[in-house]
Amino acid sequence: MILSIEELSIASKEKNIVDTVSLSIKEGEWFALVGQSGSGKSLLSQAIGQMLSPNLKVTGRILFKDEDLLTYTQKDMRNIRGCKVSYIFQDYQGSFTPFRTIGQHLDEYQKTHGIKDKKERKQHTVDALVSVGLDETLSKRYPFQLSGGQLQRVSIAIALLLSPDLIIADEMTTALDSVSGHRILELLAKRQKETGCTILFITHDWRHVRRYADRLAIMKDGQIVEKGNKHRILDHPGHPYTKQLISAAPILGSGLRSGLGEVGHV
Ligand SMILES: Nc1ncnc2c1ncn2[C@@H]1O[C@H](COP(=O)(O)OP(=O)(O)OP(=O)(O)O)[C@@H](O)[C@H]1O
Repeated sequence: MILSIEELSIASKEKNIVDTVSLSIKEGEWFALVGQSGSGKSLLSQAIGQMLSPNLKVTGRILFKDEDLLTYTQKDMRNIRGCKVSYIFQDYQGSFTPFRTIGQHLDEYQKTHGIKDKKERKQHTVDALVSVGLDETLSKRYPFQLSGGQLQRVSIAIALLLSPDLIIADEMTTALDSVSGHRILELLAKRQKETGCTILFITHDWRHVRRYADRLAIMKDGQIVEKGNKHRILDHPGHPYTKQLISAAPILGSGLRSGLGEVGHV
């Protein structure tokens, strides 16, 4: 297992938001985390990178390659984030500084992670943009001069820049139209095949679960109610809440089984 979350709880002063959650993610798999809004999916993913607000208290263990990330200092975590574990967020606009070009973003990211040679950074920047299907000339543009789909491609390029082992994608296509979202996920799947990275994918969209996930977990009210292989869960959901979610997803509720061809994905 590349990541094992053991009895993780996240609490505010008022209440336990994530409640003794345990799950394991295998190296190289696409693991989906699905569930109700407010069930704690984003907080759980933020806990992995120690990115929670200071008002939240975390207990449990987050074993990444057998080391407990919760025991790491902020300095240790800065070396892990981006390098070994990287994030792609729904709010891609907020991930970019408006007055910096795309090239400067990629350059800065590499500098922060200790790549000193300017020529090497420039080459990495070109390679990274090309790897996500963008023309290298886009590096001279400012974020507002790119479409949402292009910016999310840049986010993928940045997330993969330092060859992380784990990518955490939190509702990364929500802000895109469905065609752009589909292209972005196809790109992520292609890059995963090429790099072998592991993906923790947070989504509300069962079409994406069906198309990309290997295994998944379903969260409700801060707890995991069911987890397992995609085909098992989609074809034979065990928990009433999973059944309810699946039957509410029109494309799955209509009786289409997990292994059959995609319909109306875009
Ligand atoms: N810093 C915080 N302090 C207190 N409560 C918080 C804090 N951050 C988030 N919450 C609450 O924790 C709960 C879980 O939030 P989280 O963002 O993890 O949900 P989610 O499952 O990702 O939802 P969605 O699918 O809508 O993004 C929510 O009720 C949210 O309001």
